[in-house]
Amino acid sequence: MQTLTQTLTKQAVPDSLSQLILRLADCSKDISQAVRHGALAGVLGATEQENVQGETQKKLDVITNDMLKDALKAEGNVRGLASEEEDYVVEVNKQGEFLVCFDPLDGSSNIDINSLVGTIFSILPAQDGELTEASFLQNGRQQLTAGYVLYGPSTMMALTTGQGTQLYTLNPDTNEFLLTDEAVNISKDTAEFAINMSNQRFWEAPMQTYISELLLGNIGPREKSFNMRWIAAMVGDVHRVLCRGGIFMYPTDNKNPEKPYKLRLMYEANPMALLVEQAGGKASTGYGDILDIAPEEIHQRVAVILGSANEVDACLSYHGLDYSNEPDIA
Ligand SMILES: O=P(O)(O)OC[C@H]1O[C@](O)(COP(=O)(O)O)[C@@H](O)[C@@H]1O
Ligand SMILES: [Mg+2]
Ligand SMILES: [Mg+2]
Repeated sequence: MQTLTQTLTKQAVPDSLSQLILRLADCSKDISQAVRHGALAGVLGATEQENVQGETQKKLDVITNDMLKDALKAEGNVRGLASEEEDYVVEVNKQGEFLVCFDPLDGSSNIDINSLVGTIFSILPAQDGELTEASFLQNGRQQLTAGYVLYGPSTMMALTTGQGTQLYTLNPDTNEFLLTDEAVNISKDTAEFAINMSNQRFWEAPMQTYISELLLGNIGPREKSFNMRWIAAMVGDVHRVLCRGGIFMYPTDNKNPEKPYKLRLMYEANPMALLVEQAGGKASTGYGDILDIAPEEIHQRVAVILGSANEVDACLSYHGLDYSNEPDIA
């Protein structure tokens, strides 16, 4: 089986970018070890701190954030980084060619129940001049690389450098990522959806109608029965979509009018959208492609509807084709 290094060479990924990807991969191996030790290492539970988004940080959120920061500082070619767990963007190296955005530990509510968590990352080109938040505000199509590492029964990495989406599995005997799916292909159709149903009453009308028709199954207008899954870690739900198709949604809701969206654009939605598009799927907010959003701030949140192309289209058909209807509730 091909190693990650061999695949990047085969794809003719420039050396500097390959080095950075390999550095992130190495760091994820250390994170995998930290996660695996769980209660033995005293890393479960919450800290007394909140991040800039008002969320209580888990100990592992902080530990994994520090591990990634240290790895990227050691890399030498990173201009700056932005993380879910950092209030502001962090300058790393004035000569660096790349910007890295990451969610060091996605699904942190799963940590204490020994369930799926992962790391999500996105690499953007650095601009000349001073590093500011604006340096990062590039749309998702500018991403040079996007990926995640899933710390599950096996540790797996999904990666795209714009040449399809590949899956790698960490060989625990050699500590090497080996290519286990060289061209992920998300099935166009699916009978599986993922959404947090407890938010149903807070959704907009198109999503209410779409989901209620899925729930009617073969006796409803879709004339097909659907299954439902919810891992409560985007990284786990998107991984399932890459492996066997499906539609994953975290739509707009009015549960908390000040926070109509949950998922973060720069280090959750954008990297996942690129992985999904590169695997033949679609990724939308309901009113336009996620990858076309012009970001306004580093911790911006967006609605997410992604996965099997025909099912995403079916969902979008309930939203109407007139994108000017987009709700002004940001
Ligand atoms: O609490 P809910 O509604 O199940 O939300 C789950 C969602 O929140 C997230 O866990 C947010 O990520 P973090 O754990 O990095 O904050 C997503 O991964 C997941 O899809
Ligand atoms: Mg997350
Ligand atoms: Mg997180």
